[in-house]
Amino acid sequence: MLPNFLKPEALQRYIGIMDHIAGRHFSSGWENKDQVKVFPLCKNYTFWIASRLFVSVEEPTEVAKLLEPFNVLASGLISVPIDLPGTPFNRAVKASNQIRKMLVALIKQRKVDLAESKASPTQDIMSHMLTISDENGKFMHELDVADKILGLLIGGHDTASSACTFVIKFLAELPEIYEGVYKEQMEIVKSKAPGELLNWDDIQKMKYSWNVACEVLRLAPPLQGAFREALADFMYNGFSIPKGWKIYWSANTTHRNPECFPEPQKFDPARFEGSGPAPYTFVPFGGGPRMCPGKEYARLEILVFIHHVVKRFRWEKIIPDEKIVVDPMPIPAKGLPVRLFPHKA
Ligand code: HEM
Repeated sequence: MLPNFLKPEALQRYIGIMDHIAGRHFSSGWENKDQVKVFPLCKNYTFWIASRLFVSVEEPTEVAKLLEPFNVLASGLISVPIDLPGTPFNRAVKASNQIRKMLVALIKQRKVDLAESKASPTQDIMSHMLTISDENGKFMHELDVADKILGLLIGGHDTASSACTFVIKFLAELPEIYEGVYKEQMEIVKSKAPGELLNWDDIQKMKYSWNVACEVLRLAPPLQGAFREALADFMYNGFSIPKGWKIYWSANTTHRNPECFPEPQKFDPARFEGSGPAPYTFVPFGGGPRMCPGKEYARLEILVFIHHVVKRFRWEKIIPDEKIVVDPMPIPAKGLPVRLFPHKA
C-alpha cells in the first residue's frame, strides 16, 4: 500500500500541490528579506509538503503545531536511551506520544469525513491507509496508521531538508553550476502561462538540475549509511565476516572512493550523464530491497525547491567557512545564513 502511494505514477498527481505549497513557502519565508537562515526554512518547506500530502494539513498555524513536537523528537532520535525526566530520549518519547495523539485525532475526524463523503479516499496517504484493506479484508488499526505516518514524516522531511540546504550551499560556492541550473529553470518558467503549476513534463526537463542535486547527494548524503546483518559467512577484502554480524554500509565512504568517482572531491554533475555511476556506487537512498521508498518523492520536492529558489534569487553565504556538523544528518553549524539578491523583473 505504501509503495503504491510513493510510486512515480501516483506522485505525478502531487507535483502541482508541491508547486503550490512551494509558492506559499517562498512568499512567506524568503521574499522581501535581505538575509535568511536556510536550514530551518528547508525544514519548514519539506514538513509543509509532507503534512499536506500525508495528512492534508496545510494551514501554516496547523503545520507549525505539528512541527513543534517533531523538532523535539528529531533531537532525541539518536540519543542515549535513558528514559529519565529531562534527557533527550525522554523528551523524544514524550514528543512522539504527543504526535501520535495528534495523528489519531486527525484519523478519527477523517473516518467521519470519509463516511460522510466530505473527504476523498485518494486525497492523501492517510485516506489511502484507512480505505484499503489487506488480502483478508482487514483494515489497519488507527494506531498503526498513526505509527506509519509518523515514520514517514520522520523519514521524509529531515533528509530532504538537509539535501535542499546543501543545494543552496553548493550553488552559492559554484557560480558556473548555478548558471546552468538557472538557465534550465528559466526555460521552464518562460514556457508556462502565468499561474500555471509545474507538471510531470516540466520535471522531465530538469535533467541538469537533477544531476546537480545528485552530485550534492553524493558529496553530502543526508544519511551516512545504515546497518545490515550478515545472513551467511562470507569473505570481504580478505576479512572473514561471520553470519549474524552487524555490518555498517557507508554512503559517504563509497561516494568518495576514487575507483567509483574519479577526483571524488570535485563537484561534477556530468558524472550523472548517460548511464551514470556504476550500480551500488551512488547510494544516498541505499540499495537493494530496503532501498528508500521515498526516493521519487524526494526527487520531486528537491526539484520543485530548486525551481522556486533559482527563479527568484541569487545568494551568497554570510559565513564563508561555516562548519558542517553531522547530527545525525549533515547540516551547516549555524543553519547556513545567506544574503539574498532577487532577480530584477
Ligand atoms: C533526500 C531525501 C532522502 C534520502 C537521502 C533518504 C535516504 C534513505 C536511506 C539511505 C534509507 C535506508 C535504505 C537502506 O537501509 O538500504 C531510507 C529508508 C527509508 N526512507 Fe528515505 N530518504 C529520503 C527521503 C525519504 C522520503 C521523502 C520518504 C517518505 C516519503 C522516505 C521514507 C523512507 C522509509 C519509509 C525508509 C525505510 C525503508 C525500509 O526500511 O524498508 N525517505 N531512506
